[in-house]
Amino acid sequence: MRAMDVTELLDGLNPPQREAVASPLNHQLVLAGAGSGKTRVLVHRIAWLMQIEHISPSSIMAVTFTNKAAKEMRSRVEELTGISPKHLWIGTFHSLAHRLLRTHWKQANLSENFQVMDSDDQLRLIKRIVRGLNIDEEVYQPKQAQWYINAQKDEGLRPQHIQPFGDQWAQTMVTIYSAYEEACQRAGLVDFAELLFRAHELWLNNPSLLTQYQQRFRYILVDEFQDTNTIQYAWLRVLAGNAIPVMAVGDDDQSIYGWRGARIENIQQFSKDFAGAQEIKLEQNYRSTGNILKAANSVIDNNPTRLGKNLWTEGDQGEPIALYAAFNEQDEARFIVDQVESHFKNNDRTYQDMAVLYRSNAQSRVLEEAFIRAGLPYRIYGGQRFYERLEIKNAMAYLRLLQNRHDDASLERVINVPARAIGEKTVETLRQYAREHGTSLWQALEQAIRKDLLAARATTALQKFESLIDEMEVTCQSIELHEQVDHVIQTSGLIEHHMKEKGEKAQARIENLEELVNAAKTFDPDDIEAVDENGEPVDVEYASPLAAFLDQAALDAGDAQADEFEDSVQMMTLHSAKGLEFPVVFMAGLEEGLFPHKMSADDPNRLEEERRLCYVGITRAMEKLYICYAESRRMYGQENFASPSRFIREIPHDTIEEVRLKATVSKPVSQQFSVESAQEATGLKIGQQVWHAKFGEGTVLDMEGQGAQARVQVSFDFDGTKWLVAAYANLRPMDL
Ligand SMILES: Nc1ncnc2c1ncn2[C@@H]1O[C@H](COP(=O)(O)OP(=O)(O)OP(=O)(O)O)[C@@H](O)[C@H]1O
Ligand SMILES: [Mg+2]
Repeated sequence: MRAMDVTELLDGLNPPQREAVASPLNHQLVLAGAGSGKTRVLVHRIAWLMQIEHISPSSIMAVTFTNKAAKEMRSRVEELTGISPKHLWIGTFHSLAHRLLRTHWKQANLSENFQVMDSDDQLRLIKRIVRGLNIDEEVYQPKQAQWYINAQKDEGLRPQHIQPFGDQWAQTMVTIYSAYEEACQRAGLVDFAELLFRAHELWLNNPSLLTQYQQRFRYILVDEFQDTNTIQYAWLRVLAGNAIPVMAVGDDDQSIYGWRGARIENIQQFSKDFAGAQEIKLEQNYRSTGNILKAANSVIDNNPTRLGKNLWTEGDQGEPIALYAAFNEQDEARFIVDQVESHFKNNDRTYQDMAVLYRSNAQSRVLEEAFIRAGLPYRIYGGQRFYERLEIKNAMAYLRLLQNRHDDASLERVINVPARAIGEKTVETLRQYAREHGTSLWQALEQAIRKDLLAARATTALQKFESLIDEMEVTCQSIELHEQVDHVIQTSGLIEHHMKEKGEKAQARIENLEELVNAAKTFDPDDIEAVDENGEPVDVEYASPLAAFLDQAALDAGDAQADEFEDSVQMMTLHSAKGLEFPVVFMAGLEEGLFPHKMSADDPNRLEEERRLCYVGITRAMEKLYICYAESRRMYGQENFASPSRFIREIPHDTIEEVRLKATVSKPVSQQFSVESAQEATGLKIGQQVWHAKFGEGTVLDMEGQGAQARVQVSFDFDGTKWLVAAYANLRPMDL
């Protein structure tokens, strides 16, 4: 063990941080903006408790937002103290609850070998229950029941606590909830929401056990406190009681999980419930440059309901924020790839210094493809790569079947997805037939129908499936590739199937499926790089565009993601970027409708949450921030002309520098508006002298677009050549 004194522990902390770390063992609420050292305070506080207060690691509980963050925290504590924090209780609410239930399964009224179910398992079980109860699945959709059950659990409600009165829908939901609960109990199954709920009940039903833990823990710390939900807060509250001091660390401006039940109000509640809590504000930001911070502050300032704080930095202004207006999503991806390459080549950055953040998972496909094409290593953090996602695999399986009926894996995958009454027993019969006769499953299916090997109901279901696939193939012969993909996801019922699911995940799945149509639209078989055995490029003749498309997708999917330790660019959604920091950050897709998301634009509360998400994004950047938007984007299955996100307009102009590269894409015909229409929109002519408030005098070189999209290229006498959106640039003609 390394000897360590007080000064060493407090070194590298500012006065309010020190106050938080070195204060007596009271309740504390550290409420502070992004990058102000909240997590750092939490880590130092743990070290302080161990080193100075001599509290054993096994008497300290720390709650983090991800298991990865817990791992990092553990190693930081070890680094600081030289003591192995192996026995520290550290993890997410879920992992800590799980640990408790494993130890006290009996008191929690669980079976010793209880199994944790993920959300797919949970849905499957609910489906079986709904069917078993003879409830109409169309009216009372299993996905909705799942959402309902989890929401009740998050609020701490068992079926007997709910009184639906006359409401038929709610009554049925309670019936399903009840039956589901019985089934779980019988089978020893526990879902994610149940982990938290059970752990809460464990305290309530076993006072002596609770006392035991209250005596054991001397201190509890919670990071990212603003995103706790009702049951998590209740669990913490009961455990702490009047016995254990709690340090809660958070930022109301970074509450981004309201849609999943998180309650910002828990922050105010904390001061009431944990009497005498010492409130500490941290205002100095150590993460970002002046420009980045100014942008973040000014965006979040537009939220009316804030607890209000200010962030400042002693650091430099730093470089301006680069704003890139891309022609479309392809151009955006190419721009990001170019910048990543140039940072890397100039030796100023490693790949892992750089992160690409986006609002919606579906955006990753185009970015991934651009990275793969450029041969740049990347990782998708906290998510799956596009072609590995469930809904995409389903759609691809249908397409593969059209191409090759004997692809057994694909057939197995989709024969009953969406559900079409082809049960496991029927499929097993087909498997058996195929095994015995050495045929493919498809052939087995044909034989089963022809030879009447199955019950009438099963045969009818199989017949329907057979003609569905056959019909798809016929239709697809006479339409374009992207229409084929669209036809397949529609007629297979996949879109509808996922539409029935509720919530953010369903939305993401639909978006991904539509994104697959876009992938087909922009697909060019000439992009496929095939090589012969000597590594020389060869031209491949494909039987059809679909065959080429499937090949490309298989290549993309098979291209192993850079492993965890390889130097690679991090790609992730804005949500999963919480708590992290990177020297260089790209925020992609800042367009109205995408970010803020179209689902949130009309609801003031949700819009505020989107803005907090933007604040989270901006504040991930330490030194250089790029913000990109595409003037046209194929998204949600169609091409949209979007206007730049309102969040861009909320960033002060003097922190931004617009980047305009020479056009590198050949624009689709639909975008090639004549200069005439641009002239009409801007009231300017090529060659005209103009004046701009910031850049001064210049000459109009070119223009494009129409209406609000019209842009003008101006060569400024002192500031070089720039493309400006006419509607914003406010160019004044000088030769009038
Ligand atoms: N007093 C300090 N001196 C130097 N660097 C500091 C100090 N406090 C924090 N930092 C550094 O500033 C960065 C941000 O700190 P940290 O991640 O703890 O902030 P945070 O408030 O938890 O941010 P977020 O809200 O994004 O979770 C880290 O790199 C951290 O090491
Ligand atoms: Mg933090």
